[in-house]
Amino acid sequence: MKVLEEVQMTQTQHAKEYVNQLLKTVEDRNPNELEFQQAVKEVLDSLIPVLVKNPTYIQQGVLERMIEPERLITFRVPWVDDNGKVNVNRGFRVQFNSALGPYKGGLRFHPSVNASIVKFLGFEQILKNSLTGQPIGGGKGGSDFDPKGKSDMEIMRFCQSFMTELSKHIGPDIDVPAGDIGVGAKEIGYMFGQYKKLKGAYEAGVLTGKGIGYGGSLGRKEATGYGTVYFVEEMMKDQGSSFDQSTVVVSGSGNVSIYAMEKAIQLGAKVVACSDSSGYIYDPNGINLDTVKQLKEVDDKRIHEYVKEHPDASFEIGCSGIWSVACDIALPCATQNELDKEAAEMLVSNGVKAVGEGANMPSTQEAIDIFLDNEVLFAPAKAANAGGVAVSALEMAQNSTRLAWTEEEVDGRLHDIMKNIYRNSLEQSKAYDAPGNFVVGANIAGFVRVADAMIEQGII
Ligand SMILES: NC(=O)C1=CN([C@@H]2O[C@H](COP(=O)(O)OP(=O)(O)OC[C@H]3O[C@@H](n4cnc5c(N)ncnc54)[C@H](O)[C@@H]3O)[C@@H](O)[C@H]2O)C=CC1
Ligand SMILES: O=C(O)CCC(=O)C(=O)O
Repeated sequence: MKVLEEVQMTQTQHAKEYVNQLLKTVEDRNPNELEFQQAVKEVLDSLIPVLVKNPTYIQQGVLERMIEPERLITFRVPWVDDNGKVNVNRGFRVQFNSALGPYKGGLRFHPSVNASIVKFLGFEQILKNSLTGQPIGGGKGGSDFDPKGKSDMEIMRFCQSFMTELSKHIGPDIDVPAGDIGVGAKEIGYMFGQYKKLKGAYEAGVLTGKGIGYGGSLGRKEATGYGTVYFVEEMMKDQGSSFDQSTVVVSGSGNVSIYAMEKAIQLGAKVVACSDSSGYIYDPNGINLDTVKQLKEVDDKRIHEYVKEHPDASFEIGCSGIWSVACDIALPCATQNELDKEAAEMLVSNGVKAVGEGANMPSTQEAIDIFLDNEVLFAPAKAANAGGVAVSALEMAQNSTRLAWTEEEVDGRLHDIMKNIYRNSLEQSKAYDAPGNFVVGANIAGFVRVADAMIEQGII
């Protein structure tokens, strides 16, 4: 017995050293790419027990290959603004891993976009897409273009220029982009139009998140937010609780936030706060979602306008203050690293029971540790927000069969996919001695499917 324990300890030590060496390589090869380093570290640390159990993954160099993108494309995006001035932005597409299918992942238009941001998002996308069980590889892209304050015509000219270059690298069986921060149905429409014109062919499955009238899927707009709530609902059900009568705080007020709020409200919760990059609103009567939708989906206005129509509500400048609002369930749905150690401590001291990440990597590692140490149910982004890309893959399926499913059909499939992700992550967390730790469970469940496919396809 003692000998066996000693052997296991040596193997664990060996795997830890191997992972530390890989992390050092990631730092050396990608200096200053802090978000990418953070995303890789979280995954690699949680994979140590899998490496101990399956040394083939080390022998086959699976991790060395997985942390290096198959391709990173960077390009110039020139466009002319309404004053006739020439502007130049930078475009990116990272085609990270194609073991499971065509590269798949969104495009982000935000001034903060750089190689580190697209690589962290692309790396996470590999494992997230694997978790859905669908045939999609991992990719991501975007530009440092800021759509805020731009006219429709400026956005159109930018999207056309962006697609003129991107079109050389994508296709329904190659790489299928979609939306993310700053990219919604409008931008996807402009990019789709340009792709069609350049190719002279109607390849509906080249982009997802399209308008419903020309190949988009019912339920895609709602999918990420609904999916996040479905995952948290499963976690809570297992603990004998639910959204019903719960108080919920949701950061952001974009696509993911709005539909997370909608589903939480449908399940009987009271959502009391949401935000945008200027600050947050608190409404003790429960957020009126129609007002938020009008402000954000129609009028393109700032969130503080909400209090004009709802005098009991208040607005506070600054985003991080939202985590001081007491709640049972917190859903960070805005952006990366928006929830830090102090925010996590505040949530815990106010009695939070569950946290579900609608955004990508919204919690810092310190914040995650605080949630886990305090037995807060924690749904990590890769698992909790996989519903968006899952319905994108359903959109691809509809496009290739030239069929359009009903909203009920799509939502039913989304619900099943989220339940499966929950079950698989839970099972893996148990199999690797970390029951209920969904960070470990989701990383392992996502990794094993990609790793096995990579081994079966040879060293490429
Ligand atoms: N759209 C999708 O289907 C998916 C999106 N995600 C992730 O969800 C997050 C949100 O994306 P979307 O809703 O699509 O973008 P969006 O552009 O529709 O909305 C982003 C929202 O976050 C707000 N925001 C930005 N920085 C903020 C900050 N520091 N504090 C508070 N609010 C802030 C913006 O004002 C806006 O309301 C991102 O992390 C994205 O990568 C993840 C999976 C799928
Ligand atoms: O729908 C997609 O393809 C991409 C969704 C996405 O970007 C994400 O899951 O972060």
